[in-house]
Amino acid sequence: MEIRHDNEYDLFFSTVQAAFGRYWPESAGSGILGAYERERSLVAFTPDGRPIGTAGAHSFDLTLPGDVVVPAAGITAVGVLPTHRRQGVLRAMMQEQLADIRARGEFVSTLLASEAVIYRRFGYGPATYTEQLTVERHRTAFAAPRWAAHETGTVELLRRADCADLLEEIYDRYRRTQPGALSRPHRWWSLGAGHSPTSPEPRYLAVHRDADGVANGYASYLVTDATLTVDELVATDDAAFTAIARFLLEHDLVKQIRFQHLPPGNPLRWQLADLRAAQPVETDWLWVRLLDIPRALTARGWFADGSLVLDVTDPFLEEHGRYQLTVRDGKAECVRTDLEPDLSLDVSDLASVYLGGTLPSVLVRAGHVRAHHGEAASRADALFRSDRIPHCVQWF
Ligand SMILES: CC(=O)SCCNC(=O)CCNC(=O)[C@H](O)C(C)(C)COP(=O)(O)OP(=O)(O)OC[C@H]1O[C@@H](n2cnc3c(N)ncnc32)[C@H](O)[C@@H]1OP(=O)(O)O
Repeated sequence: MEIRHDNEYDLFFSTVQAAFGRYWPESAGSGILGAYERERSLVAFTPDGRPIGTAGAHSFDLTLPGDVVVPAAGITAVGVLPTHRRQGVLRAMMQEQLADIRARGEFVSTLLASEAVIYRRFGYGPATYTEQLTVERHRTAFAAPRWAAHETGTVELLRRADCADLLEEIYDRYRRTQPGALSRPHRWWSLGAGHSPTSPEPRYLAVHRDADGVANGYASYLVTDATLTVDELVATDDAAFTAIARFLLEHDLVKQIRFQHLPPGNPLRWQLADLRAAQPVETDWLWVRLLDIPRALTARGWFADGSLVLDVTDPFLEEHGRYQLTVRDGKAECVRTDLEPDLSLDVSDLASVYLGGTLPSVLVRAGHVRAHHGEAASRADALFRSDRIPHCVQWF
């Protein structure tokens, strides 16, 4: 088998399509898939030159806790032909790809996993979660809030063709302070703004402006079979979030409103008069892989002082390191140490707690992480917490 960077777009996409057994018309080059970066695409070939596997990558910026933005790979379009599976093709591509990511100077990689059983062995761990919330239309009355600020903004419906620049600007402001959010290349907006990546119908776009006329939130949605589906609701503050949610919930001629992607911990259920009118379903979303632990841990912002010794194993890259993490005044130091560890963990578990979306103590209780004394888990919980719950709405 040979793995090489291959810029041949049609070859890459015909192989991806065959691996998934699907046909996406966008892959002809005009749709959202056209935003892929060809120079980062890997293709695996048989010795006689036939393509059998693919792994693509985007160059994103990822927001870490503390409004820190760092370069991150976004792995995508991973597939192996059904005729060549379970023979190590993905393993070989992952090895090549992680080496390439390191060589580019990126210390974190991300992906959305088609199946949760695939990527842990390669060092990825689930790091953000997302909530689908469905509300019955006849139960959308809002509770009378006691302290909420008076809403003075406006919601306007815009055509997709008229607002790509505006959405891009709102999204960019939002993602810079939202841990777990990824940048979207300009190309993505001109190709895909307001479109669902997985269905071809155009979306409607509701844009919120504050009392000064500044656009600070939007939602893209579509009504089908009496269900109003909100692909994404992006807002830079709670007033914009609430105004847009209320606008969507009050839509006529629908039986239910389904928000596909809300951040865990969002206030919407509490804003309804009937707490049970909305039933949340949570799933994992962004998976993260760390490639340089000291760099990763010193890059993010921290919100409690403290110290931990972490003994981290990385079986896939055959690496092992013991690190002392010391946080003071929001900044971390991370150095190699021989001190006794507080926690022993796999690099995929460190990735899961990295953005503050997974509690280390849950991984201890699950038996994934080993705590060496009674206080270790609660100290790690306090240390790794983020200022905001991480969330990612990007599909890639
Ligand atoms: C970021 C993304 O793009 S997500 C999309 C991933 N792609 C898909 O889901 C498309 C359909 N599936 C496929 O194309 C293939 O099954 C892949 C890419 C998931 C796996 O490719 P393969 O070449 O078969 O994987 P490979 O043989 O290298 O397997 C490596 C290990 O992962 C395991 N593994 C791989 N895929 C799976 C799976 N779907 N379920 C369970 N285990 C799996 C293998 O058993 C093997 O385990 P081992 O190391 O203990 O022996």
